[in-house]
Amino acid sequence: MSPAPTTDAPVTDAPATDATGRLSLWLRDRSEPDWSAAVAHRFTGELIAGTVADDVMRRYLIQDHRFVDSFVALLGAAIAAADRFDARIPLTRFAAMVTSDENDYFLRAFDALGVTEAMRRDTPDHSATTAFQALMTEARLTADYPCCLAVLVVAEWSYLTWAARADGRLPDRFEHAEWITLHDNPFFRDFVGWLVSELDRVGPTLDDDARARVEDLFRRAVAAERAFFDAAYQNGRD
Ligand SMILES: Cc1ncc(CO)c(N)n1
Repeated sequence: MSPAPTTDAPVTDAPATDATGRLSLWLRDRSEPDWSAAVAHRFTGELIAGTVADDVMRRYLIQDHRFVDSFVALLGAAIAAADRFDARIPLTRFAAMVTSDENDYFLRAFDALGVTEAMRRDTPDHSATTAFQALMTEARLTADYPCCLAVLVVAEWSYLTWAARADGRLPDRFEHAEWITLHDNPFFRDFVGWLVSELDRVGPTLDDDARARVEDLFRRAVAAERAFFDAAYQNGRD
């Protein structure tokens, strides 16, 4: 894997004013104010402080486990659509991590928080979950590598950004602490660095229409991240 470029640059970085340099930075700027609202969301602050209310954590994890299902399918589409084997390898390794370590975390956290199989089954999808899943399905069905990357980059880069803000301070309970370390550890950092560099690699190959499609998916994904965190504080369907 190539060395990770700077992926945890502060959100106050000088704005990228055009799409001809690093596409990732340009897209991130274009997704404001949602990007900053997502990575500095109340949920992430409470997670780092270890003060997330249990019912908020339960709601978030039940919905997020469903997010992960669609996310893995999107990863599969990216693996299939990638233009070279060198790209399929890190994507596949990442899919393996999500379906092993990360899935184990969910199951242990459900147990610790008293989330039963019945609760998981009977809790309806929040509209934020449905919307995010629809967006991931849309990206997956394009079977277009840059479009798949756009949504994957948002999901992983935004999570690394908020998790890095813990800066080594971890809350006591594993339900909180491990959700942070799953999104800020050397493997994850390396993967996100590579993923962002992939978007930057394919960026210059896009014509205006293709770049517009990537931008549209990226911006809607950032808005979906923000809405997903908001949903954890809403005690109802939407
Ligand atoms: C909603 C959401 N976005 C991103 C991630 C990181 O994979 C996640 N687990 N959930």
